Amino acid sequence: APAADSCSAEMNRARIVKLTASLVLCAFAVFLVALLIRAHTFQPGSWQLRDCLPNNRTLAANFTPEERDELLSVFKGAIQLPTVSTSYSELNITALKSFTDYLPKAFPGVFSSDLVRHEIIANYSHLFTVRGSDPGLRPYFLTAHLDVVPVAEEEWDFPPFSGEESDGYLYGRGTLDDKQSVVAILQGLELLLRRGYRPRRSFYIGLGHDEEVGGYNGAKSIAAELQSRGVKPSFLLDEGSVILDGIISGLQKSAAVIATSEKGFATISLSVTTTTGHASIPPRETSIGILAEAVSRLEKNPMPRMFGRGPERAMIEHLTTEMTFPMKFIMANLWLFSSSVGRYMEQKPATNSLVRTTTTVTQFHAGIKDNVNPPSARALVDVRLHPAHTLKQLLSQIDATVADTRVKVEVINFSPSPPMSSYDETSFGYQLIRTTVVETFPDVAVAPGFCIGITDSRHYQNLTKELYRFSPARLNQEDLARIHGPNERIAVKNYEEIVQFFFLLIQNADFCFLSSADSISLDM
Ligand SMILES: N[C@@H](Cc1ccccc1)C(=O)O
Ligand SMILES: CCCCCC(=O)O
Ligand SMILES: [Zn+2]
Ligand SMILES: [Zn+2]
Repeated sequence: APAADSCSAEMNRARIVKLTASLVLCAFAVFLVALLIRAHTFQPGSWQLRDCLPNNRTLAANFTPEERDELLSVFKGAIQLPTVSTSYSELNITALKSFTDYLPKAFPGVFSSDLVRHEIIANYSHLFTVRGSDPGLRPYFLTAHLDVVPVAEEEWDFPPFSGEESDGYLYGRGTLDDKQSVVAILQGLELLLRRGYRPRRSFYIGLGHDEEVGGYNGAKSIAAELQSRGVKPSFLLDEGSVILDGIISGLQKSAAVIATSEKGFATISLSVTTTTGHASIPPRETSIGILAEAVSRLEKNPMPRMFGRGPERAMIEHLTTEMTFPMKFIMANLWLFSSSVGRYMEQKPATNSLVRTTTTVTQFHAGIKDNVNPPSARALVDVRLHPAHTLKQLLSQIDATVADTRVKVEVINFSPSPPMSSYDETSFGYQLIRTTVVETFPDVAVAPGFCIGITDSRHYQNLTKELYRFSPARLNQEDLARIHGPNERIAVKNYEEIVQFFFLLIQNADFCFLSSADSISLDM
């Protein structure tokens, strides 16, 4: 009997295990089907339901062959002026002055129009006020910067300020960052005025001369000037994001990412002070050795992944509908997969910058002589904070990673990530830019996102909260390294498209309305 009892108990146990296993499998299958249905039916929020409706605009962006030659040579002329910013106090003043002299020659229609007022701000920046015929429409603000970063000439295939053309590309420092915007904005206006077009909505054009060293004289002065005049633009469009070709895996189209925010920025100093002495009697550890180890720990221990906690979530949600499986399945279920997506994206430097705060040790100064023990060592760390990462969290993370009280940690400067701008159906600026992107580039998907670089737009937060960072330059993975790097270049065709973009944007701003089932409302 006991044997029979134990046998039936065994059978019961086996039956329970089998039942549990099939229940778990069943639940898992249902769960999987639910994920698949969500992926298949996933629609981002209602923000895409309404469109800007351009109406009775008369001018299509068709330029004559002569105009296309002209706009290219005007752009080349701007590239050939080496407006390099090296540091706050090291600017190429000669080139900045030449740039000022160049503008009226390049854009005679703009400078002779009675609709346009040109002012020089902070010696080398420029502010254009374009008066619209309908003062009831709120103005907007287009901005860009005319300065560029230095070059390592030996790394270039063509001289970086030559404006050489090769294989349909124009090579030069500033072709992507950011002279393409500076020249295309003015060129778009020039071609409109030449056709007798009169803008209805006033707008401002601000061209900063020191963005690459913080914009503390250029953009900051333009912002102060506009604020003193009580100017409240409905939105601002600056550089900062682009059209990404093939960079986001699983995406069937190129993605025009309109950045509604940008990372925060900090310069952190790490320093160690010891004493000098004869190098023949070295201490066990010098200030250089102590700091080098701390820096190495910082490099080997990246900041925590924060993917999905900032504006990048909206970007992915907007792009999910354009993705192929399995990416579509994963991105439509970020609530479940965000940490694995973060692990996937951190593999490439460009997408890693979207996932976390990045720290780059950019300078290391130490030692006074080859036979003297180094009295101090100092490293500067360029930090780009993820929008969801606070300075307080960053500093405690750095302290924990450096983990050496001999290393002094100081914040040299800090600029927080600006609040996210709107991108829903009530967002005039976003919808205007999105509509113009789709008109100029019918093949691209559009999404909000954030800029991994820091832009002049942060100086204009007192004028408007609606700050958008986007230039319609088409970049693939390889092109990202050209920004601030060697062989910066833009396809001639793409530059023409950027002129078309601004040519259309100015008109759309005049004739574009936010529509909804119930009413047409004029953006005031
Ligand atoms: N815009 C440049 C230069 C810059 C850095 C930091 C602050 C302001 C400007 C960058 O993002 O690197
Ligand atoms: C294209 C991104 C630009 C970021 C700001 C700058 O480097 O000018
Ligand atoms: Zn720039
Ligand atoms: Zn730059």
